[in-house]
Amino acid sequence: MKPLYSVAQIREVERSAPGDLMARAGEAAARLVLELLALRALRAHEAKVLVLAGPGNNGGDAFDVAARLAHGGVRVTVMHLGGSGATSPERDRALQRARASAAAFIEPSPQDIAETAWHLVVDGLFGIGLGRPLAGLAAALVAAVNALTCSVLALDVPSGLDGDTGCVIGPGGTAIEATHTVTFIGDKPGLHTADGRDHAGAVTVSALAIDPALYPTATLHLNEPALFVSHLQPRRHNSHKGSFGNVAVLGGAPGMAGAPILAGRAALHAGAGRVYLCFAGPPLALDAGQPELMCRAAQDFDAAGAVTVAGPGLGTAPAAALLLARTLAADQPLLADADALNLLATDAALHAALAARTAATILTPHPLEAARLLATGIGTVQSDRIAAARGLAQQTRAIVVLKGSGTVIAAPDGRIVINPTGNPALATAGTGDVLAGLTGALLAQGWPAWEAALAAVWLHGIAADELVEDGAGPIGLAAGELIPAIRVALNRLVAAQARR
Ligand SMILES: NC(=O)C1=CN([C@@H]2O[C@H](COP(=O)(O)OP(=O)(O)OC[C@H]3O[C@@H](n4cnc5c(N)ncnc54)[C@H](OP(=O)(O)O)[C@@H]3O)[C@@H](O)[C@H]2O)[C@H](O)CC1
Ligand SMILES: [K+]
Repeated sequence: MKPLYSVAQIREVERSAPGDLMARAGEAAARLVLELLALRALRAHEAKVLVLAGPGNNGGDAFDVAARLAHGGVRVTVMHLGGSGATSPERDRALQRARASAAAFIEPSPQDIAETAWHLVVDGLFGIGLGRPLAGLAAALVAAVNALTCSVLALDVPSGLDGDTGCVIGPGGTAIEATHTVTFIGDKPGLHTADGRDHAGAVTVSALAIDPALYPTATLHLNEPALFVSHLQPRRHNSHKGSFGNVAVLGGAPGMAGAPILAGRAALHAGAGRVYLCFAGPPLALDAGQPELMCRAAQDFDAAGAVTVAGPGLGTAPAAALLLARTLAADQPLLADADALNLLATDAALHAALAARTAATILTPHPLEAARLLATGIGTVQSDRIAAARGLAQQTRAIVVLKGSGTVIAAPDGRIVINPTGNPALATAGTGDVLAGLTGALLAQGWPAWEAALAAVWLHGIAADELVEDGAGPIGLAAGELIPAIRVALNRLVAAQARR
């Protein structure tokens, strides 16, 4: 399991943990610096490393790193951004160690940052104690570092980033854009959602050898196959299409046939036995590109026994609302996306019907759809994605997949999982339809709603990651290209599970 801890929880652990945590933090970070330099075939004495040290204990970590690197022969320059507040004894000791080392202390200067050929920068300006937006010299130093092209290792959290929400602390704040972050004591949700992935880079967790018994029970986790592989089902020879469930995609208002087609094709390639495209408007005769999909007029289709994926191109006309009402009342497993969510946000009767359901229900809003459902603004949703997803899950008693960088999956019981796969290639029309169809296919194959959501989001992202690695993005990836890549990723997971 990969737990995520809030800043408050980290503070609790920090307070109860014995020993010199700052020295352990410095040791872990210095080791990572040497690894990063070695990756560039740089020997210690060849490397020019800038260490930025702030006024608090994050700065104390930085002093400890500087002393260790200097003792190891690295050419270290320290810029110390002092403060007016009192410092801690461990920070004072770390400063003394740095002063006693060969590290060179110079005045903090954005110009010196810009004009020197650094091999690596260590960001120890601010950590989880940052309480207000960066401004003045601190902001200028951050801007100068962000303009560099060398590796930047953030200590604990990138300076300026909120460790809980992944937002840049504002208003009007700024934050370090690190290539790597070594985070101490425990991983933090803000490194993996909202702006977190853009600012943290590759995250390494260093527990500082703290006794696991000192940690609280985690309710937040990072998504990974271990959370859902037990539901992967290698296929028995003695099976037939009925063994793998039916998916009914409810959508396709006039002029919007593409969305249900993408959802249907995704459901088919993710293993559903039968897939029906149920059109709110006049049905297509067939999807010529995928004749396996069965096209029907929604009002004539009995979806009993099927998992419904409601929303792709559904539109918000009164006829669409009636179709959704019928689906909600049928109390069959349901995924609601796109216009189904927009109808739920504006129609109190539909919203009540949703909350009255007992069958598996998954909602897959993007931030604006979530804002509508929560009757709030998109800025509020994005300022605390975890709170928004958790609140919507509790309000609707459904599993909520709040899409975006670091998709947040929330259960009504408070469980939260943040997904680490995916990339900007997914920011294109139709990828939501693909995710909806994929998730519906797993539900149709008997997956519990929670694990179906976790697996679908993870597979959707890993498919995009592999397509980008093959050069097919992130610019210009088309949603339909995800579908075969998802199928490969799913079958690879099944094969690996079968070998265990
Ligand atoms: N304590 C331990 O044993 C360990 C701590 N770890 C590291 O410590 C940081 C958290 O340290 P903390 O001192 O709580 O906070 P920071 O270093 O993040 O910085 C807070 C100081 O910065 C000042 N501040 C806050 N906002 C601003 C700002 N916008 N501009 C300038 N200065 C700012 C603040 O002063 P106040 O006026 O707000 O009081 C503080 O002086 C943690 O992240 C770890 O890196 C070790 O990892 C583990 C052991
Ligand atoms: K930092």
